[in-house]
Amino acid sequence: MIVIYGLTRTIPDGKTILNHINVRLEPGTFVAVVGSSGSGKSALLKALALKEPWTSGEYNVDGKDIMQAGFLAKMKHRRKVAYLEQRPILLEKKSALKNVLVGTAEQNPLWRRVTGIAKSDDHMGAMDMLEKVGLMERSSQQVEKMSGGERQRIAIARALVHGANLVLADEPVSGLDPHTSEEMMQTLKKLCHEKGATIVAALHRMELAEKFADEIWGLHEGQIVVNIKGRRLTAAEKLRLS
Ligand SMILES: Nc1ncnc2c1ncn2[C@@H]1O[C@H](COP(=O)(O)OP(=O)(O)OP(=O)(O)O)[C@@H](O)[C@H]1O
Repeated sequence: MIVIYGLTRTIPDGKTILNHINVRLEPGTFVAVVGSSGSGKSALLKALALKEPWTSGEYNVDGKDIMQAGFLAKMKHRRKVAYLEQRPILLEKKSALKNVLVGTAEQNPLWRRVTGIAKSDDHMGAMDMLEKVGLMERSSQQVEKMSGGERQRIAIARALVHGANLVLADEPVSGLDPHTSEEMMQTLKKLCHEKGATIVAALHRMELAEKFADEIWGLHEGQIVVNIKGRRLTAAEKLRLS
């Protein structure tokens, strides 16, 4: 369980782009972050991924504030967190499977690499994840021939195979047609509920958040002004967030 308290980020020109954010991230939850352009969605995701500095705040992981912890504890947490850009960087000439597997061998102990046991385990794990994201049949396809949505799903599968249990996805449906967007949202929801991953996705389209997410955080000028679970947004809330 991750509990964030008082997350604030002030940039050098003095503007506060994240203002006293308090949120709780339960395992297996799919959270949608909505808000108008410039409200701070990407800034929040990057702060949660520890990719950008915090001015103040507590970041509690299972009861320990990792902002106060040493470098190693931060590194350990970072390994379990994946931040996915809108256009993930993939190895264009390689297959979907190779892209999911990239770097996994180095994570295994030497004896497993030498005996080849790790290789077959990794292979099965990667295929299992490609099935979860609906790409098993396309595992041998070169990624340069794949669509934006498929590329996003490969990046998500790769993050989860590498042990991420918190995935921060910045606009995972940007540039996708309505049907593919719904498929992507369905995939994210399934990964949370079946694999126990926690996914936080920044979304422009509020109706997708309402249809698929377990929780919706609404941002306005760097503050969480809406935090709801198990219900749709009211007309007044939508107005405030648009
Ligand atoms: N590293 C930075 N340095 C300076 N200003 C920043 C930085 N990151 C974000 N900002 C500013 O913080 C505000 C929030 O930006 P952010 O990109 O998080 O918004 P957003 O809600 O993701 O917008 P969009 O939906 O358009 O992607 C904006 O005013 C932006 O200009």
